[in-house]
Amino acid sequence: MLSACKLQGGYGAVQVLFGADVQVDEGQVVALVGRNGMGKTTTIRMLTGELVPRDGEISFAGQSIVGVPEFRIARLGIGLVPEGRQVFPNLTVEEHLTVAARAGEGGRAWTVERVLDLFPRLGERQKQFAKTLSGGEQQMLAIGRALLTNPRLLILDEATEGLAPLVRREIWMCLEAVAKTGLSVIVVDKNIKALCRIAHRFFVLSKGKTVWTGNASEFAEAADVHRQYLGV
Ligand SMILES: Nc1ncnc2c1ncn2[C@@H]1O[C@H](COP(=O)(O)OP(=O)(O)OP(=O)(O)O)[C@@H](O)[C@H]1O
Repeated sequence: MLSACKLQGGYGAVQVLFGADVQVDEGQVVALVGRNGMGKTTTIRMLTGELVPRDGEISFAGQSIVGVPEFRIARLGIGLVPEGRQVFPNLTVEEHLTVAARAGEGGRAWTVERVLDLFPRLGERQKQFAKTLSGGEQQMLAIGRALLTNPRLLILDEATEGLAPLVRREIWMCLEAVAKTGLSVIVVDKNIKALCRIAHRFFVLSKGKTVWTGNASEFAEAADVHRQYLGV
């Protein structure tokens, strides 16, 4: 459903990507991994239209999306949970969710009610401003907001970064539940163990290039890949 091939580009004169590839099939969970600064977020920015690649191709749901504006790509069905959450401090939980809710390409499978079932803590805090939520709750809100756009593909960039271990576990359990609904997902994270539980396929980035790809069991056994490209 999404295929990005040989992406090149970066920020102005600074080239960051030198041949990044990612492919996601319908209903598949794909993990994009690599050390800090290897170009994971930059790749995501190209998939969502925030950055336009200098070279390479991205097709989504049968059409090229290179050069398509960000809001149109969102409408086509790519939902993003950005790095750093980026919730609006002075909007309440309820406001975030009702503003985001729309029937996407995949129909209205995700409703506010269903998101609150997934994250009961948000239900208890509906009238609170986002700035008063804990980091974990803000992350839940960012995920809930993205789900409510009813995307065909959900992209999560470092969804568990900077969270306490217990909250992290809670978020991973919710992501597992979301993955089981058959939604296509790209997840960027450093927690290899947790990724191995939910991802079907892995793409490893090093210095802006995809250097390895394989399914979850191949990845779990590729100790040399872990050592060389992930430092674990
Ligand atoms: N807005 C920007 N302007 C210029 N350079 C940038 C910008 N954002 C990122 N970079 C640079 O691009 C390179 C890749 O960054 P990117 O955020 O894509 O890496 P990453 O793999 O997501 O890393 P991390 O795990 O640390 O988030 C880094 O060298 C970074 O400094």
